[in-house]
Amino acid sequence: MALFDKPIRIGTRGSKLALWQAYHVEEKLKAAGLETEIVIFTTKGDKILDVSLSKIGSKGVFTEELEEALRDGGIDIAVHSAKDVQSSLADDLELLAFLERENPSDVVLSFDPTFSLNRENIVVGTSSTRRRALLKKYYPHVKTVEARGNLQTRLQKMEEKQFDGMLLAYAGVHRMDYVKWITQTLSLDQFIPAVGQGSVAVESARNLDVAKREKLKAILNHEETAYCLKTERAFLRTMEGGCSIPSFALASLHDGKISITGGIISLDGQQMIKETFSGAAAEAESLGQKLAETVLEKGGKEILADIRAQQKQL
Ligand SMILES: NCc1[nH]cc(CCC(=O)O)c1CC(=O)O
Repeated sequence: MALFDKPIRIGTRGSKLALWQAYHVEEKLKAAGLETEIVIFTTKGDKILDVSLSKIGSKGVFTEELEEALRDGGIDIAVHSAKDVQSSLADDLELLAFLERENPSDVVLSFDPTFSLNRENIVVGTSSTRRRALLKKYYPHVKTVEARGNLQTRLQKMEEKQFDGMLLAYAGVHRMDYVKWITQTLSLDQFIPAVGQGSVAVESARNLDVAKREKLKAILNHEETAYCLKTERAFLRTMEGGCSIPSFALASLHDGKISITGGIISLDGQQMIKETFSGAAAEAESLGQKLAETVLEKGGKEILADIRAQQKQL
């Protein structure tokens, strides 16, 4: 007899990356003996492809429709790239589980296997303000252009020679099976990732049946990753960032101790505030918060205000 009376309904966006993540979750649930069903949603963020994310205002554009379905019980869980989940959820929703994080690095992709950021006269596509600012700091000779759209669209743009290479998260590249086009892996000391990069988050409504909640969490949650993500997300929440702000943070957990390095960089790459804190895993949230408060105090506040002023003019 099945454990629950109906299959677990997994909500996801329809992009290839989102579907990979949803199938990944589905496989884990099936392996544990659960029945599943995938429900595909088209979100506002999927429909508006021609406007830069920093212009639409990124808040919830990829999650709204899924969250409505969580609330009304149309789906049991929603699967997201952890990086794309807003730092604050509504009170009636929660992140039930974080899947084990894979390599959180940024990588360079190109159809020219000899391509490198050290080359002169190159154009690199990216849609992330963090990556663009870090490129300006560490590879100032590189010209950057906006490259929005899903990963397939961006590859198409590179095929059309709109740029010679592009910067992406290893995780997405791996999930899409594009590892063969990686020409360079950027150092985690310089290119500190966006909060959550490399992990998959599972969201649910707080009114989800308790037995279901506990079972799903037991199957899906990777505890070490969850502690790290909790720390990083507390940092992001305190920074009041959102994904159009070039903030970054990466936490790790060793022997019950969390270490987190994070900060913010100005859009032109000229100023960067970066700090590291360590503490007990039990204090994950306060550690992330302390990191953000310190970064803000040490000049992050001014950088943020500058960025907000510049983005308003766009
Ligand atoms: N913002 C888009 C997005 N959201 C999640 C990933 C990849 C997977 C991940 O970072 O965990 C990507 C693409 C990218 O940043 O290259």
